[in-house]
Amino acid sequence: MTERDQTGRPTTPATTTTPVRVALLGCGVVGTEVVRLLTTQAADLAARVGAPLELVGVAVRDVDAPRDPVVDRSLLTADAEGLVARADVVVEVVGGIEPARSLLLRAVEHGAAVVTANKALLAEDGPTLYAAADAAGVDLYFEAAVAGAIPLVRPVRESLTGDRIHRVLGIVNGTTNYVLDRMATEGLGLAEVVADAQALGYAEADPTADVEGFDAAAKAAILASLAFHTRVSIADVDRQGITAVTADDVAWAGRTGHVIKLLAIAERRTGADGAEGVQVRVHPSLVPLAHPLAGVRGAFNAVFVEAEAAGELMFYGRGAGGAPTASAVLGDVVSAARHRVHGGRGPAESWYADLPVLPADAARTRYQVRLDVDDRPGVLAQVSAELAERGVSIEAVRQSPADTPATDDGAPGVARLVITTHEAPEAALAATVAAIRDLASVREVVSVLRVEGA
Ligand SMILES: NC(=O)C1=CN([C@@H]2O[C@H](COP(=O)(O)OP(=O)(O)OC[C@H]3O[C@@H](n4cnc5c(N)ncnc54)[C@H](O)[C@@H]3O)[C@@H](O)[C@H]2O)C=CC1
Ligand SMILES: N[C@@H](CC=O)C(=O)O
Ligand code: NA
Repeated sequence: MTERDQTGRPTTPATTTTPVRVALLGCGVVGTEVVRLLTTQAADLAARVGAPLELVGVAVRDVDAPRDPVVDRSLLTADAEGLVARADVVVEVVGGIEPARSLLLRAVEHGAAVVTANKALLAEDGPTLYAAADAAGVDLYFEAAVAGAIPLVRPVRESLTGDRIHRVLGIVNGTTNYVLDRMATEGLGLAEVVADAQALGYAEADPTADVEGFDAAAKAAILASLAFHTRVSIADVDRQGITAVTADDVAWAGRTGHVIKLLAIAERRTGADGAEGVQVRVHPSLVPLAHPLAGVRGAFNAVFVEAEAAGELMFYGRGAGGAPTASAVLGDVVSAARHRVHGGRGPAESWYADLPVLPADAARTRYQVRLDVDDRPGVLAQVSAELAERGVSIEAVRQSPADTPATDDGAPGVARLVITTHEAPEAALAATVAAIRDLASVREVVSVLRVEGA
């Protein structure tokens, strides 16, 4: 007969009573939720691993700081270096480059498997961590580093490794999605909404990493490395954040049937020399309202992966927040701990394809250009001529009624033109915008946004 615990759930005895020792580095938003899951799910985790998971210490900066009661204060230590030397699995949720990198390297030197949520570190210096883990024969897992709770690293790294990925495209930063969503639905300004994202535990310690697109760029670099078996670092990513997105941009997006999303895109492209390469970019984009990405609200993330045989796959879920991120961390902890108990190893770094990383102007996409022009005959023809000269084809033009009327002394009024192009090379579009800006009849190029997902 199946044995049950006091809650009535079946109990599966662990295959060994020797615990797998887990050390936690950092006990902030994510770390606290990792402790909660380790504590509340202990019996299930032991059954899944085949041995109990014992939290042997929690390294913090300030042992006297107030903490959630779920954290056993007797486990707190300021000696992170000492802690990693007495663990089988080290979980790093401190963030930043140092001391996280040194601590993880020290952990693998001691033969511990490592689990990290630190996308900034992986995108800056992942190969050093991979090499150290490989030399020590230990696991390096990082599901939480990309798109929070959503299983995405594992599918790209393992499930799709028999296929050929062409493109990865999606929303990978919860904070900016939350901010853009509230700007669109409540007409709020960026700064006040960022403060709310911080309070909800979505933002990075320095939210500049979110709003300037560094966090999304780090995740894009990690995804590109995995998808294309090529080393891509954050420095390779063409990055633009959301700080230049105005309330006017958000309102116009709605008027033209779009919503603005910060997208990360990593794709195979043909370079100027005709050889295949990888292009990775992060930027605010206009997404048609009918597209599934337009319906991704709040701090949720969604990522499309396009692969040769699998076709299009969509991954959706909570991309930020303590508990969702802890879910991804614990999945990795169980995998690493299982290997401790039963043997085996997770995947190592794979960069055999070593594709060239192409510059930003290798990208091709559609654009929406908004400009204020003199409201008189012939201006649209002048603007169209500049586009045509550089091979940028127009998909649609919309002219709003002049909101600054002509004056009695003969000065023309101002009209707003909204031009949507067909797919065009980035370099051609940039040259066209520069030329349009120089036209005497053009008062201002108000905004240039890429259109994705049409
Ligand atoms: N919050 C989120 O939604 C997500 C966070 N992440 C990543 O998880 C990591 C942690 O993020 P959060 O928990 O949100 O940050 P947090 O700022 O809330 O927590 C980090 C903790 O580490 C502590 N710390 C700093 N230096 C330390 C040191 N030398 N030794 C020990 N502790 C130290 C800090 O005092 C703080 O309590 C970061 O790498 C972040 O990018 C990943 C996915 C989602
Ligand atoms: N700051 C990040 C946290 C998760 O990675 C985000 O907002 O997505
Ligand atoms: Na994830």
